[in-house]
Amino acid sequence: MKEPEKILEAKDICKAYGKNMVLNQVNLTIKAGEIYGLVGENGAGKSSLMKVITGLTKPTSGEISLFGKKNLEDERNKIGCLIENPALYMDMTARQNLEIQRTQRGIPGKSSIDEVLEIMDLKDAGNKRVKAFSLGMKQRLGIAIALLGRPQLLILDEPINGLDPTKIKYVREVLKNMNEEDGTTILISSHILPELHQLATVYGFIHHGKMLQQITDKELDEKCRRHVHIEVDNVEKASCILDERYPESQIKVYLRNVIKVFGYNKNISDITKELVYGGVGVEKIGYEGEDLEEYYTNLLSEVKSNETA
Ligand SMILES: Nc1ncnc2c1ncn2[C@@H]1O[C@H](COP(=O)(O)OP(=O)(O)OP(=O)(O)O)[C@@H](O)[C@H]1O
Repeated sequence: MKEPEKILEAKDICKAYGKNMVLNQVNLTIKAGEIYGLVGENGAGKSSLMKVITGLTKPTSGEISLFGKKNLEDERNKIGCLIENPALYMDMTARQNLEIQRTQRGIPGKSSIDEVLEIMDLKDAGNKRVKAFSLGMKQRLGIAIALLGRPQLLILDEPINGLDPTKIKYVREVLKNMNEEDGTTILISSHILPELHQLATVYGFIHHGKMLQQITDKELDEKCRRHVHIEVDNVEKASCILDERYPESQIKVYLRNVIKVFGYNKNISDITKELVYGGVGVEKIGYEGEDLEEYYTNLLSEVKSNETA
C-alpha cells in the first residue's frame, strides 16, 4: 500500500525568545488524513510550534516542509488556522470579519462565507456585531475563519475553549466529518484530554519545548490495554456477531457473560446496535483500561521524576 503523503514535516525546530528556549529540536511529521493531537502543560510550547508552522513567528533554527515543498509562502495558503484567541474586529459583524479574512487569503467566492457560518451554526448571527457575541460564539467564529475555503490542513490551538458541552460535541463532529469526507488533515491542541481522545488519530506529547513522544491511537490503545467491556445475556451469540462484524478486533470471552473487545476505537453505540439487532441483550457496555489522560499523567510524572533525579 502507498504511504500517505507527508503534509507537514518539521525538523529540529528551535525557537528562542531571548535566552528562553521554548522549542528545542522539535521533530514533527503529519501525514495526510491524520488528526494530530498536541498535548502539553501550560507553557510547554504548543502555540509556539503552531506559530512557527503557520509563519506567525520565525524559528531560530530548523526546517519545515509543507505538502512536500520548502517554498512555504504558497503552501501556507492551504492552511486554515486558529491560534490562541481569534483575531476579530469587534465593531464589525461576523460576516464582515469573514469577508476581510476571505479577501486577505484570496479565497474565491462569497458563498464560502455562508458555508462556514452554516457549518459553525452561526447563520442567524452573521449580521450581528461581534462585540455582542458570547465567548463561545466568538470562538466558533474563530473556527469558521479557519475553515474558510476548506483548507487541506487545519491548525487549531485549543479550539474548544469556552464552548459548552453541546457545542464541544458539535465541533468534534464537524472536524470528524471534514476529516472523513474531505480528507482534511488536522493539527489540534487541547487540555481537555478525554475530548481529544475522541478525535485524534496520533498524539504528540510536548514538555518544556521538547517532543517527548509521538504515538498513534492504535499504539496508545495497545499500551493502555484499552478495550470495550460488554456484559450480555448470551455470550456465544454475542461473540459470533462481534467476530463477524469486527474481524480486525480481538474478541475475548470472560466468565459467563463478559466479552472484551480489543483494538476497537469507534463508537460504542455501533456495537450495542449490532448486538441488539442480533437479538442479544446488552446489560452493560463501556470502555475500560487507561485513557489518554491517565497515560499522559503517568508519562509526565515519569519524566518529572527523572528530571529531579
Ligand atoms: N512572544 C513571546 N515572547 C516571549 N516569550 C514567549 C512569547 N510567546 C511565548 N513565550 C513563552 O514561550 C513558552 C511557550 O509558550 P506557548 O504559548 O507556546 O505554550 P503553550 O504550550 O501553548 O501553553 P498554553 O497551554 O498555556 O497555551 C512560554 O514560556 C511562554 O512564556
